[in-house]
Amino acid sequence: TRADSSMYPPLEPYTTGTLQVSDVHTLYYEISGNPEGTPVVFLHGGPGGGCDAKDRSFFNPAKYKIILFDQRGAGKSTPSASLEENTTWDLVKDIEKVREHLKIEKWHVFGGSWGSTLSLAYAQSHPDRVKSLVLRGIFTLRKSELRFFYQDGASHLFPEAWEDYVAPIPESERHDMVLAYHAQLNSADDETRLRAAKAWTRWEMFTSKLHVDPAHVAEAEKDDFANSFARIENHYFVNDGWMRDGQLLERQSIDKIRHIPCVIVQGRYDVVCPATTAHALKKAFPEATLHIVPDAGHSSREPGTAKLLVEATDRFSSL
Ligand SMILES: CNCC(=O)c1nnc(C(C)(C)C)o1
Repeated sequence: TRADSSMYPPLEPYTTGTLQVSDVHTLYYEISGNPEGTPVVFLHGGPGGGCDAKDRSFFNPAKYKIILFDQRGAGKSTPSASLEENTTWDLVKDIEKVREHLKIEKWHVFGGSWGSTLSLAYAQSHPDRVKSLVLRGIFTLRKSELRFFYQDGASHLFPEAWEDYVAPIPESERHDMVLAYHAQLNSADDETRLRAAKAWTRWEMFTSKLHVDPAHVAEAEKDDFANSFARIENHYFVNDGWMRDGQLLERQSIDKIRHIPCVIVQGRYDVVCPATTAHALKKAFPEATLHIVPDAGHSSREPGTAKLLVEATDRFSSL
């Protein structure tokens, strides 16, 4: 089966807009589906990944008012790839600004990968504003998670792609890949920055699906996408997301959201955000429903993953 077979048909927004959220940043947002429907906000991954038109199709357009927005520096939000005033907690505040701007009292929250990180950070900060949580490919930005994907873990499963990922980095700096990439992604030299951005992004795109998807990998060749995705991801990682290690999984954090209906969908063979973090989230948050998809990697578009995500949003649409 294809992911598309369980997702809703392609959909165009009925309105789009921009919202200035700081002296520096203006966010792009769009709304699709039913203007009178139950509102849901989609939080994209990366960070820095931006929204994709297909992301609208996880929701029944007859039931949901579907809100997508590009986080600071991502997608159509401006200035592109800007790291200024760009932190987890700025984004949590932005979600509230978008909610207030759209005159929404309470909404469903849907996020995968970094979008699951941000969904947890937002729900723990504003639990009274969250109707439900649908989370995929759980990422909480712990040092162990970053180490596995960017230093020593996924490298053992994708040795050929790993060679391309380390290629731009001098041998003497390869003991700390995230830091070494930070130097190149913030180089004064455009060529150095772009070469590093594409190598960083290729690594993630090549490893995101159980079966390597050339179209997905080709995304890394788009200069603007690679630049935003790599620079913003790396910026968040060198700063540990401005969180204590494991903060989103702490008892005091999880207790704020245990009353919220929550479905977690995790690929068994997700090498970007391995299942160990989804398992830790389920142990801390036993009321949540956890699905481990036996034949899926990281991507939301893996057939088994897309099917369970749509089943979850269908179920929550009546809340
Ligand atoms: C550690 N970052 C994983 C993540 O959030 C992510 N992986 N792919 C994406 C996009 C689908 C947005 C490209 O986001």
